Amino acid sequence: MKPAVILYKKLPDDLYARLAEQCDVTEISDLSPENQQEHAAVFRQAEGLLGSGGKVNGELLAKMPNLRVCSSVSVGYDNFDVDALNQRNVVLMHTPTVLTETVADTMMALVLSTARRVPELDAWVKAGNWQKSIGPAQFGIDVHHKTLGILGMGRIGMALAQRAHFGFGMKILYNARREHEEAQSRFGAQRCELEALLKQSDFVCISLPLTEETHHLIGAAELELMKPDAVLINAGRGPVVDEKALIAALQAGKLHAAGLDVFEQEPVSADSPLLSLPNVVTLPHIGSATHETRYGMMQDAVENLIAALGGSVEKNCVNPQALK
Ligand SMILES: NC(=O)C1=CN([C@@H]2O[C@H](COP(=O)(O)OP(=O)(O)OC[C@H]3O[C@@H](n4cnc5c(N)ncnc54)[C@H](OP(=O)(O)O)[C@@H]3O)[C@@H](O)[C@H]2O)C=CC1
Ligand SMILES: O=CC(=O)O
Repeated sequence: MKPAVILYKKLPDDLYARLAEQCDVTEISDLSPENQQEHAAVFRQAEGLLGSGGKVNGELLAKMPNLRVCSSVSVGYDNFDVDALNQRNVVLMHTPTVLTETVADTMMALVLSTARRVPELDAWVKAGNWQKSIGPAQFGIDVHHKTLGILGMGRIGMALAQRAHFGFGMKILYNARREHEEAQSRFGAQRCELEALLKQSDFVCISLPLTEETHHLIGAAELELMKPDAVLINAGRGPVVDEKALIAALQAGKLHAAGLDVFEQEPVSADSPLLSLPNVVTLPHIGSATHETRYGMMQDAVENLIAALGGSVEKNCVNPQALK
């Protein structure tokens, strides 16, 4: 008998067919309490869960006594209670690697668009304001040969460093819990304490996971340490930055700009002051959102689920020790 699986993300037809070949699939729109109630019998039976977004915690696990594998269409897994999964011997699969280069491209796009004020000046031209040669009021700041500080020198941090170092001649600083020798040998990257990185960097780029340690890692005191013409880029998770403190710093003119792909609350509220600050570039959490990469993530998630249900967790598993 095929294992029962709940799918809470729309898949392309070919990937759905691949999943259905191996599993007995029930498709739902999301993990909302309404869906949990309406499909309670399916939740009770399911051995696998595949999708993205929504909280997977002890409360949900209690409704899924047969669950063995969660497969997330994301690399970040802060929405999963990994301790609860471990206690229940449920393995968690995710999609690192396939999205790394695309997310680094997004971060570089935020670096360039904040520094050179691309969205702001695009809107200015389209509003008919370009009547004569532009002056200092429309100038930006250079990117090339500046200092880029990376918080979280993992897969995405490394791919960003590669672009910044080889493409833009930038000096690379990073803060991480351990030494990354490859970053030193390939990009001459220097590991430094958070305080030193914030004081020295022209661009501070966050590619950190959200954990208890990284929650509000960047608050008022940290923003105060940054150079007055520095730029903060966050493509890790919104709550790594204290958004109220960031808004206050931007409103007080303490930073050149901010580029944000992630927010404390997503979707960001329409009345957030961040949306009316001209020097803030906002994106709707699109780090990995290209056709090619999103397809690759879904394909990996399907294969990860099939492999893990079959007992194989060599690749892309967050907690292989949970496998009984
Ligand atoms: N905006 C978007 O669409 C996307 C966002 N993301 C986010 O990016 C994150 C990173 O992804 P990825 O690079 O693949 O993950 P990795 O695990 O490869 O990298 C994360 C890095 O952060 C370091 N780190 C963790 N905690 C701390 C800490 N307290 N202080 C300093 N460094 C720390 C890690 O360990 P160490 O310190 O040992 O080096 C590691 O080097 C994801 O978890 C996700 O939240 C990912 C994809 C898309
Ligand atoms: O935010 C996206 C992810 O893959 O994590």
